[in-house]
Amino acid sequence: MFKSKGLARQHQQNRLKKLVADHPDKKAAEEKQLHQKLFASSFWQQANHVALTHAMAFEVATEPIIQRAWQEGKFVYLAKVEANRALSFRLVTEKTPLVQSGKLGLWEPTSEVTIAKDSLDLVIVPALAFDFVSHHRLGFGGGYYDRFLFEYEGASVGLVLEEQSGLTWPVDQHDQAVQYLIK
Ligand SMILES: Nc1nc2c(c(=O)[nH]1)N(C=O)[C@@H](CNc1ccc(C(=O)N[C@@H](CCC(=O)O)C(=O)O)cc1)CN2
Ligand SMILES: Nc1ncnc2c1ncn2[C@@H]1O[C@H](COP(=O)(O)OP(=O)(O)OP(=O)(O)O)[C@@H](O)[C@H]1O
Repeated sequence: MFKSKGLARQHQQNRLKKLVADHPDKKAAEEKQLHQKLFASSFWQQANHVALTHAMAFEVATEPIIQRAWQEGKFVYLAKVEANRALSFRLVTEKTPLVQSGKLGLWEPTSEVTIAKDSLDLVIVPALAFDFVSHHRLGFGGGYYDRFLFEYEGASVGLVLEEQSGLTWPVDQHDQAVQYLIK
């Protein structure tokens, strides 16, 4: 059990960055399996409007998910950080340019078309770690997904690398659980 979320975050960032640097093939193989399980799930097959992030190198890759969604004729929305620590999800097509922004250098969509929370069918939620018992997630500390998932009624899923499981940290009252975890 980590004493604070901050310590757990630091530990996980180092662990995931080490995985990309030292064992990129292991990460890629795990990701491939996670993607296949996602594509086989009923909540993926039933989803028409899918929200996700453009992943950083040490996160679970989302590019193959985006490509697959387009192939299957789904609508894809990518996260953009807004004022007051809110998130919006903006429609992206093959033609939508992404721009790098913020301290973390996240790639975000330039499109102006946003989707309302209640119109999304599936949200693929990023995290540094997930807890398989409670389905809680450890994020980067912005609380973006806690705010978004509060009163969100569609499906939500986390894709969990071996290196993103097995730890525990203090849970706060505002922490929102993810509906499905794929490992
Ligand atoms: N790829 C990806 N995109 C994502 C997320 C994610 O986890 N992964 N998010 C998941 O929520 C949202 C962005 N979350 C963020 C969380 C914190 C900070 C941030 O700037 N935090 C510190 C500085 C970072 C640091 O050095 O520790 C700050 O506020 O000063 C920015 C974005 C939306 N997009
Ligand atoms: N619903 C909410 N309303 C207001 N503030 C919130 C809400 N949810 C979280 N916060 C605030 O956001 C901050 C970060 O929360 P937390 O550490 O749980 O982030 P996280 O889930 O790890 O990050 P992220 O979702 O951005 O990846 C906390 O200071 C918390 O008080």
